[in-house]
Amino acid sequence: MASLSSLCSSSPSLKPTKPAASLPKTILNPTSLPFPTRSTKPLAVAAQSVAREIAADSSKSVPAKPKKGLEKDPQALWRRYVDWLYQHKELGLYLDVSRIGFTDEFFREMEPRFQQSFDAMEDLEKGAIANPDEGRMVGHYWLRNSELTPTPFLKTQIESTLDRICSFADEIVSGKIKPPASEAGRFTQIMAVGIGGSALGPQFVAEALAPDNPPLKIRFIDNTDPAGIDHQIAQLGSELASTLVIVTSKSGGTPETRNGLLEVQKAFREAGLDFAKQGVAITQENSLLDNTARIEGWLARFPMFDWVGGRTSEMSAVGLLPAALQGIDIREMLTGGALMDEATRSRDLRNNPAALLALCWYWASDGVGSKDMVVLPYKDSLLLFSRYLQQLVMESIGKEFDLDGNRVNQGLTVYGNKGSTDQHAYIQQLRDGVHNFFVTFIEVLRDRPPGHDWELEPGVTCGDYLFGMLQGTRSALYANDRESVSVTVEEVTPRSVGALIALYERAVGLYASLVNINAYHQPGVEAGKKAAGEVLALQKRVLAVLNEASCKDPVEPLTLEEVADRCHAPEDIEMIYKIIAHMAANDRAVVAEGHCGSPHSIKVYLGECNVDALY
Ligand SMILES: O=P(O)(O)OC[C@H]1O[C@](O)(CO)[C@@H](O)[C@@H]1O
Repeated sequence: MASLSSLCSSSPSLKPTKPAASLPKTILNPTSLPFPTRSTKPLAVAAQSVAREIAADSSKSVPAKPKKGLEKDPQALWRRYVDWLYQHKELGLYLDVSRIGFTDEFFREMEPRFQQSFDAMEDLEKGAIANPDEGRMVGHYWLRNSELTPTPFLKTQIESTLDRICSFADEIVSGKIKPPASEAGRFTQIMAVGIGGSALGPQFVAEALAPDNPPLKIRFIDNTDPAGIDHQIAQLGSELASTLVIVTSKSGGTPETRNGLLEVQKAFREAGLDFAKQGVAITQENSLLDNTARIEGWLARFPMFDWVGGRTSEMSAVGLLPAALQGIDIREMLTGGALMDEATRSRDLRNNPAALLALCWYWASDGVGSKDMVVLPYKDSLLLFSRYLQQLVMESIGKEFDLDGNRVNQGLTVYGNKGSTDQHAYIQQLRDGVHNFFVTFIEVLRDRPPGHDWELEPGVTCGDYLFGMLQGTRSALYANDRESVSVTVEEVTPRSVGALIALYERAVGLYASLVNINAYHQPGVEAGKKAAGEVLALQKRVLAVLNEASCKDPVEPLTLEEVADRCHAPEDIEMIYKIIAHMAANDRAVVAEGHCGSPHSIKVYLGECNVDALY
């Protein structure tokens, strides 16, 4: 394979053997993706002070945060713990906010603002257009309780989709629906292709809940990294023949997902397998993916609803189908979500765990994201919870404008991995270093299934160590004025996982409403997608220019400046250099002569002329 250094060789002997005629014809349709424009007010002051200015408006005032240290007296702290402890008995879930230092005065001042957020949430659940930029309803709560839908049609859609998911999963697991060309006689593997909200929920749930030997094992293609895709496909080996491929994309046009699908289809072709008989699409009706699956006659298609966002889609077909295929009790997940939804509809702030979380986020990050949220689950199976929350929180809260069009640059940074592992990585900095975060501990009371525990030293189990590490870290951080929230569940079960997802979905919604932003769109991501499309469009122009010069007799090697001029893109010369370097590193028929350290000296041409492409 040619490397970047070979790009800069002065020897023409590096001429690639690949004929120019085989140059890629299309890479990605660079059509502009929708990027809603907004009316903006002049950027007169820095974002945070603007947020505070808005807050100075009496209806949205941000209570001043008193500059006093955290409570350290053990008796007073114990009283605070007991006073504020939230418990959901049926779910076996607890929320401890005592290690966040908000004052009674702050709580009183925030209370009326929460009442406004509860109003907005009630409207949302009744079917208001809660995503104004996209003109959409926001209905992920209905997935757990179809009685709440604003129309009987939506109720039927939810219920019939759930029934179809259950029966399809049963038929696959039982072998009633068989892969056409596998000796196994039934599907054994799932290859899930999707990205963002079309991958993170299923990944989190698989890691949290899949049994050790699930009926179908799941793996993911969640990127357009060719080596990563090759690795996933290679690991399937001959089991490709018994792999159910689930392609998930709400929009049905996400380039990374499309590429993953094309790569998997190629692997099927090469193995002599009929992809359509093993392919399942989860997408909006009439999307590009839906139409492809319908025309090609894929095994099954499941709907994604317009009113469910990608990052809140875990309890739609997106999450439920793969979960059911892995033998996870999806109705229990839905019950957990529904019970939590009920609890988080309470207008009593002290008894609403999502509101308490939003209150803590507001206090800890001054309502402007001034501190990051470090999520530390002390349970390996919850490893991906922080990654899941990263999208849920950051894609929802990280917004440039508020709902009134003011530039606010809101956000709440989320990162984390798991305890106690992270204690041997970055907790040193959390305890002693820059004070720019608060922690969310996730605690699981049950260490192991009953009957499996043993004492590895007198009176102490392995799980006791994990418990000790969590409690020790929480105390050590607090002693150094580092605040934390603790969420405790008794066990990691479909019910508790459903409840955790619902808890955070609601906390995000309430928090977004408090800071007056639209939690349900993602205009910033669209900007990146559009820019990527433009790079690939430029690459096609570069190839066309190089091809024309390479078809001359004699071949006309071009400087980067000449390529840029002929592409009518002199301002993009750096990008053109990167495009050429990338193609040269990938045996793409590009010959570049010159010196690596001085791009101006480089002359470029193609190894062979593609006459067809000239006309
Ligand atoms: O499901 P889709 O439409 O392929 O989108 C995948 C992800 O891409 C995003 O739109 C961001 O680009 C996420 O919000 C979404 O979850």
